Amino acid sequence: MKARELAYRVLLKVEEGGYANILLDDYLNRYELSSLDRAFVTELVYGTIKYQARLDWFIDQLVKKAGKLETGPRLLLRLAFYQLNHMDRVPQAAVTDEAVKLAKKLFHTGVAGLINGVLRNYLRNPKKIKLPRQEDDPLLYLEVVYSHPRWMVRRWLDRYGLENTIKLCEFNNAPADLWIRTNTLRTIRESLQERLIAEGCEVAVSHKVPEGLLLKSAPPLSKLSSFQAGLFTVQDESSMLVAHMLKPQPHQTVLDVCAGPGGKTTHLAQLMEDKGLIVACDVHEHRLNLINENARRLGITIIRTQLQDATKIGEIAKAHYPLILVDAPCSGLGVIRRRPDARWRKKPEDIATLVSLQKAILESVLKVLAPGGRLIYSTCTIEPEENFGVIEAIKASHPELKSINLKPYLPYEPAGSEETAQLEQGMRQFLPFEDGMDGFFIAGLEKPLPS
Ligand SMILES: C[S@@+](CC[C@H](N)C(=O)[O-])C[C@H]1O[C@@H](n2cnc3c(N)ncnc32)[C@H](O)[C@@H]1O
Repeated sequence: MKARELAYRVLLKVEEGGYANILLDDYLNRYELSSLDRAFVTELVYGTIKYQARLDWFIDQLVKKAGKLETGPRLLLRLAFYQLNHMDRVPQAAVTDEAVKLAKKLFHTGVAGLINGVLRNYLRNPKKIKLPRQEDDPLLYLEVVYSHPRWMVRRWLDRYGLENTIKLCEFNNAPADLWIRTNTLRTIRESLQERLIAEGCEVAVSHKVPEGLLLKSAPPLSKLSSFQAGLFTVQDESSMLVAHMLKPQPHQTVLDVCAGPGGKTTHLAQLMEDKGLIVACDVHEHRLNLINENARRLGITIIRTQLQDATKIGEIAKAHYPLILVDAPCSGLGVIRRRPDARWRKKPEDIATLVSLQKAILESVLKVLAPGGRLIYSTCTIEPEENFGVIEAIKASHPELKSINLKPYLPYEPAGSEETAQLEQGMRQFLPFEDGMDGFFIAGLEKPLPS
């Protein structure tokens, strides 16, 4: 199958509800393509999904009765407009010819004629199509030009203003950085860096987390001998802060209630020098399997996985834990750049449902937090209801809880008084447009000893 048809078939499956990354991997593994074509298909799929609203703007201006356009022809047009507007290196004639050929193969000649007409009409005078202007309608401008759902940009516009919302959307549309965490049980960051450079990677060190390295370019990770030897794992820089905030010591016992696939669990194990015990729970068996796989590859032995709904743990667990991590299920609006289809999958009503779940998890887990124990709550979202809102509600229903001053746990010097103030109050919201990293939230609570 040729590259464009493969991209089209993946997009069709995504429209039917599939996950873009899983489908893309699956199709790329099934069909033999050159590395250039693999890269081309990947960019076509991710770019077309990401810029969907902007591409639809062009289609809706150019197609009469665009509302009646069926999914297949619309996808072919989205693919063509993505190449025309976002991929300079693809010649215009090739875009049109290939789209028409594919339409003939997949549909009847009427569709091929429509696609031919729309693309040629556009190419005669591309400037004819005007994008919405900031000054006329800021919301429509954000929605179309930066291709985000309206409800999402409305929230951000109200909260952060136009300039920061634009920065946030630009961050979401840019390629995601590839961060890795040194497996300090097997090596040190400097040695790993040297080895990665010898393996053909371009590497920079994190100034925020002592184990973090940024891979600016790299061969496929699974091919690297350093990966096979379990010398590192992939984890974003902001996620690497979480385990530091809990700061477990060797020989302690830690409960990690939403642990799959184990990014933070294995980091906790590293900080504990693989001594002690981590009880790692999740509601999904396959997520527990991923924790075990990751632990095996990294040579970690202290993790005990347990299939457990965190909202029920307070009723059944007998033990009390001195350290608990709740890396809660959340809307993920801080990590949109990592999943091109995520923005279209989320719905505004998801937030209230997630808030209820987050509160239920915390309520339950607090029952097994030992007196004097510390709990870290984290999410990869920037929505205040799921972050400050959840913590404030829990503190209101448990007035005995104290916020932890997080500043001493931060592995880098805070950037300024605003960051210091948040940390001292025990809640830190990382924002892409301020912190240059994925959106992330970390809060710390302590259950005092009985007086
Ligand atoms: C943000 S992810 C955790 C990521 C993980 N801590 C890491 O660093 O790799 C949230 C996890 O919570 C799990 N989850 C969702 N609802 C849950 C529940 N009621 N009880 C326990 N786990 C739950 C999901 O399956 C998912 O694996």
